[in-house]
Amino acid sequence: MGVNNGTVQTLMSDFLRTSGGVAVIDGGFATELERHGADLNDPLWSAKCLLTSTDLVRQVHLDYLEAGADIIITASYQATIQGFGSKGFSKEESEAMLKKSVDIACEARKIYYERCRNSASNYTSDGKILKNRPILVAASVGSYGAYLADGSEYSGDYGDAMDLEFLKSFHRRRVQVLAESGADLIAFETVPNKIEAQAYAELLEEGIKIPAWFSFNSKDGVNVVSGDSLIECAKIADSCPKVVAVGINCTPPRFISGLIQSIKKVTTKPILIYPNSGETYDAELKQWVKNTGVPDEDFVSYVNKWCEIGASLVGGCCRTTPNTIKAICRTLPSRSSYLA
Ligand code: MET
Ligand SMILES: [Zn+2]
Repeated sequence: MGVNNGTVQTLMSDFLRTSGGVAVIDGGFATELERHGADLNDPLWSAKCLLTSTDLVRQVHLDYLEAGADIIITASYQATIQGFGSKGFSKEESEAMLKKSVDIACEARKIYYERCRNSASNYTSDGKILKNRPILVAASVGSYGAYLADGSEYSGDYGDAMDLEFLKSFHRRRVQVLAESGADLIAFETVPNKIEAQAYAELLEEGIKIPAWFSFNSKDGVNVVSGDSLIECAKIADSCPKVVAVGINCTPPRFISGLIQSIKKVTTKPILIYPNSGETYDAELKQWVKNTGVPDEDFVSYVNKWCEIGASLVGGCCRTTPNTIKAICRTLPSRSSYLA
């Protein structure tokens, strides 16, 4: 693992201290697989590549490390035992696939460290960063809505009949397998509503041995996408001892400042931010469409402001690329000295 001697609760604060105060998360993962030609039009989305293109998955992790990311997020966002099951895989095979998503990210980290050792300088002539530094592997857990593959991770609407126990049993085994797989932490990403945050918080108390972050998404800059209060969602994360960072992902950049201000009101845990490019996802067309509202210029120009008001982990989500991550590293003053 990338950071030694830490306990579950101090993993993130230790990591941030050694990373110079602000750490960089990777960028869009599925986006990058697609840019390399992968066809993700499948209920498993990016996790389909765990079946068909493990070399590409490893390569994308490496590309993000070489762009300067300190935290890489596994390809398990839409990998579920239920989803693999509907493709005919047994429970054992499905669990092995979850474990494989973490193994591939750990392999990429190992290859990266070898490249750092063999490199005479921290920067290559073609702009890659090869600086030996602590790197965390975050095992991605996408929401139940992501498994449904109908865009409901952007509506957070699971219907009135949804209950907490259903969500806990949906995620339980997957979270257990990922927690035992060698990942440093679990990244609960794109959490669309309060009930799912509650389900995750309760699952973490069932003997899960690694820490986690909770990352919500918003489409109005005030609430999470379901309309539940972000403040209440962040409070759930705050009161869970295993949660080591709370924040926002896959949300247009223009909403981020306000959302950081809200989260700050209810937690002193590190705040993470990895917005999308500002386009919105059309679930029916299965494509991203440019937003017609307020333009989101290149969000890299906002990154220092977000850090000033309280973010300490920054990266990108859908439609961002290794170039976005490189640009984030260049714009953060603390990064230049850290990577020098
Ligand atoms: N880590 C995931 C990815 O970048 C998050 C997706 S959000 C819909 O593909
Ligand atoms: Zn995203």
